[in-house]
Amino acid sequence: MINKLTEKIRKTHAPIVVGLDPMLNYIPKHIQEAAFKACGETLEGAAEAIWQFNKEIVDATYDLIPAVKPQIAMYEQFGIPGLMAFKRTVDYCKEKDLVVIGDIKRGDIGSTSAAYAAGHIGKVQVGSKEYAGFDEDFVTVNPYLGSDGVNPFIDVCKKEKKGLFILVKTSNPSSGEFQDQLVNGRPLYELVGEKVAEWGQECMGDTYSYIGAVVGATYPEMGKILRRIMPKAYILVPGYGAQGGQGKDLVHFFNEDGLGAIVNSSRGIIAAYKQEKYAQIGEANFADASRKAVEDMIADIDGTLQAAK
Ligand SMILES: O=C(O)c1cc(=O)[nH]c(=O)n1[C@@H]1O[C@H](COP(=O)(O)O)[C@@H](O)[C@H]1O
Repeated sequence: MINKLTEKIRKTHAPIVVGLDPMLNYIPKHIQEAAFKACGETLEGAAEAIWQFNKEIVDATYDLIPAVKPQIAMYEQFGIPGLMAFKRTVDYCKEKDLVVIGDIKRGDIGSTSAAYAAGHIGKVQVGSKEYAGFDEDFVTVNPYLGSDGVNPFIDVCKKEKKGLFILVKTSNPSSGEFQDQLVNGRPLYELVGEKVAEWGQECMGDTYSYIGAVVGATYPEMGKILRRIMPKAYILVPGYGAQGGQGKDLVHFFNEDGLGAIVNSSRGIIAAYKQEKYAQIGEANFADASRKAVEDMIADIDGTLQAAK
């Protein structure tokens, strides 16, 4: 799957991910009203609204982008109907030949991680049969429990040719509270980065490992150091747009081959119609605003990479 991701990034010239984080208050009124008319103001109605919203955004952007990242929390909050909308979104994006990064941020003791891995990127055995539950291409993993919490995910990746993005330095304001703590004089995120590089060595695709890392756009200096520590890891870079990250912050997340990083924007794309910049496109044409925001994001990142050459 890392080869497919790399190839699609090369083809689209767009090292970006559209984050499908559909909060109800981002969903235009006309979609909510139609969903509530069909299913009532219920969890089913909310799930129908997020599915219709996602579908229009995917239809408007899939030809420009290599990948999407549905964030499972935004679906889980609507219970079982929400999870069904998550699965429907995953399947639809795969039909559109997009690489799907399930943002699930899991990680537990070994046996529990094995179940998470089976459910999201692997297969589960039921009697004589095997089933893929959610079937994403990549998932995000929290490494806080150590190797035995991560290895079950790696084992499934090896078997299924799928991939991981492991949290190394997250984009949020409090990420330094634990991640920047010095251990033998070195910040914890560097040690986790070294571990990601080590895990990734035995999981190489053609040029990059299928064990990647998450490093926030909001910490560009740390991104520069981590890029050197994990030269073969793809870095998923959230924090662009709504959290303040800009193209100019991103150059050091990339390798000299122009690859090695994929930048996520969720609210900045899916709720673009709410921004002043795209307001004239109008709420009814929200998906056109998302397409324009994707084009602008690609131009911003490409401009930065060209200027750095
Ligand atoms: O793993 C992630 O994707 C992630 C890691 C991180 O450090 N920061 C971060 O914002 N994210 C996710 O990236 C998305 C960011 O959303 P926006 O801020 O709306 O672009 C959300 O789905 C977050 O859960």
